[in-house]
Amino acid sequence: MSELAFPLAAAATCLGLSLRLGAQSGVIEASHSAPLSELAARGPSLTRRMYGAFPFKRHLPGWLYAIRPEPKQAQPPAPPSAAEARPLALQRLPSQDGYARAVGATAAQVADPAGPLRKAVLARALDLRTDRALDPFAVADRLGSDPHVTAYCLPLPGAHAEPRWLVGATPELLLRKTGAAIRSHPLAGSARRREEASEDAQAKAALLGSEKDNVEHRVVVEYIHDILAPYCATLSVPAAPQLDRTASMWHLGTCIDGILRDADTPCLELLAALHPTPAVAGAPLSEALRAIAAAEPFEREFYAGTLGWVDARNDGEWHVTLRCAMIEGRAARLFAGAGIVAASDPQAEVAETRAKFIAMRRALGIAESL
Ligand SMILES: C=C(O[C@H]1C=CC=C(C(=O)O)[C@@H]1O)C(=O)O
Repeated sequence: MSELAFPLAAAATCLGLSLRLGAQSGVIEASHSAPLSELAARGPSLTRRMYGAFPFKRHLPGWLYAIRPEPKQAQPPAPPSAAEARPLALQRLPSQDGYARAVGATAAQVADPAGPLRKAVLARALDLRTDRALDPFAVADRLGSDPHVTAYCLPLPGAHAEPRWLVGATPELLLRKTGAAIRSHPLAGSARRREEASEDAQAKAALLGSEKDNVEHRVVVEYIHDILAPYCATLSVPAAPQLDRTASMWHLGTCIDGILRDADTPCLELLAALHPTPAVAGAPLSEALRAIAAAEPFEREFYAGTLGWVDARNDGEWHVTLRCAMIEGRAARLFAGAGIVAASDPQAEVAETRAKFIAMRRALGIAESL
């Protein structure tokens, strides 16, 4: 893939639009669309840095964009104002009861010693309608005021003339590659943060000691270790997880560092091998994908995919596409999921997913009551 062509007419809908990923932002000058697995197999040689996103389903095409960097205005994010879109209605997919039933059925499947499933991550969605068009960059700005996340906002060609926007703030690093050095920092196992300091410390300690959350976490760490080990001369995996935070959540996290045998291993090959990990899918992968398809009455699309950049030196940084919404005009679809193991309690998983919506609800100005 040299200087990039536009394989689909729809790609033109994103040219000239801005994108943002953490501190980097720019105007899209060129784009390329392909499934991650195809790009990995082709071993693309890039002439410049490309930013992009790939969907949860790895056979579906994602997007890579070349941008002309533009400085981000250093303005503090403003709360939603009267001039901005106001939430009108919210629909849950499935209902909270429906989600709880799916969690119960999946936990029973994992608990069955005769079955292969060890973990599945089940998500639910919120469909929001607003009184006027949403401003995706204002939403990303608000999300980015949390220093523990990488906020993002990028356009995706839609079926219509207008693009859709993938907006969110992820706390999870899937893969960073700098020369021969690689890092993955998976998260799995969660607790809602509390306003009051002693309650927050209690929530954190309970998470660290929770057998159910540690089981959920270990599945992810083992998976990533097993995928990366054949590529690595050294790979270090701490024996126990640490606690990572966002403004609204505690997570169990493990920082996995490796040195590649061959520094020229394509960044996208490693990414394609890793994605999707059991932080968003489950284990074994094919059984988890079946459980997800049976439980979720919507398409994940880019939620639980991966987004980031890769450059001409074959370095890159890719995040798990979490805590996000797809925004299109006056509509937004928000996503949140939770890892289900044998000990998962359906109502606790409803509450955990509710907590994972908090950041996006605040950024969109959606009241808890809606
Ligand atoms: C699937 C999500 O979170 C993942 C990342 C951190 C903790 C998770 C958990 O505790 O279940 C999930 O694996 C989500 O936010 O939608």
